[in-house]
Amino acid sequence: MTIEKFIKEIPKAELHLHIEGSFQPELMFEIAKRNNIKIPYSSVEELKKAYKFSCLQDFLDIYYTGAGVLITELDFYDLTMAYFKACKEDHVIFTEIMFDPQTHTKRGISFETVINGIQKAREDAKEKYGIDSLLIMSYLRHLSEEDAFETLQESLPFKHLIKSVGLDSSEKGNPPSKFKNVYEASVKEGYVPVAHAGEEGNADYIWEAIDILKVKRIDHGNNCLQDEDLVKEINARNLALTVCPLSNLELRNVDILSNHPLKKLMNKGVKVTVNSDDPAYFGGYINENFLQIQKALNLTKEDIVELVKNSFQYSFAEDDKKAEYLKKVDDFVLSFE
Ligand SMILES: Nc1ncnc2[nH]cnc12
Ligand SMILES: [Zn+2]
Repeated sequence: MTIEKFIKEIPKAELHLHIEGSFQPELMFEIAKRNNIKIPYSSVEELKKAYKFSCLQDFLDIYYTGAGVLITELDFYDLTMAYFKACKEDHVIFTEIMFDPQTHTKRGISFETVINGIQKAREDAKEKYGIDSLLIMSYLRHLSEEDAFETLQESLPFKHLIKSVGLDSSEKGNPPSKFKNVYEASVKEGYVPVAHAGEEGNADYIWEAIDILKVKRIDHGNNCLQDEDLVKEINARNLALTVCPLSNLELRNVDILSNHPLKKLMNKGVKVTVNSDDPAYFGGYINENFLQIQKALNLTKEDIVELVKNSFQYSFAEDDKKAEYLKKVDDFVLSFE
């Protein structure tokens, strides 16, 4: 069997996915229409043409505009169900979904509307597709820590539905240390801390994420390669990176995929996972990320199995579920020997 077929069909987990970044232009137009909202593009094609980014901020500007058409619980449900459908096609059996409450609460949409729509889709996806999931509530780092505290407060009635807190949006100029207190409070509430760090920001931001926010996993983290001691520390603390190859390419953090640091990180013993980040904007879901990075770096079948197993191993699923998922991977691999 070809490596492409192997990649497509192996059971997978996704650990770095922004639900707002899975918003496909076609669905965006449909939802805008039913909500009577005008988007500043005349057609799906024109919108897609705007998806050319020179940096993270370029992308974020369009991403927040797109999310602006999401108003009702049904909108969040449809958005999330569309992602689960793509998961089914890509053989994703477990996913950790990030959502940005402030992207919506700042526009007057209630926290409850957002989470109820997403939660209903999680339940239906489990029933319809057998896909397990959990939620990571991400604070927007371009806003203040006080703002993040408000979001933490709003989340508390829904605490049982949320596993983890994250940190995303504009990295440069918004270091992890800005959110020290709200992370401490979030951990006290039982949330597991993760954060985007070292995507555009340098190694210092990753040091802050691990030392000050005490993250249990690092989102992106590519720039740890700037600092040998940091790489050693990441390995010593057994922290995995959620790497997003097509995102790094589209946001110009690498010039071409053959220069992507994924294999270098693996060779240094770093626990790497492959993810799609914002698949509607960066040209593909998780399988497309695996397919393109495999080709660009000439990854072997063994590399693919290691990456896939890392995603389950370093997920926040319960231990018995992890064992069950890993067995599915082993069974799949054996069936193709
Ligand atoms: N790649 C990314 N980096 C930071 N914030 C984001 N929000 C959505 N995608 C993001
Ligand atoms: Zn991200």
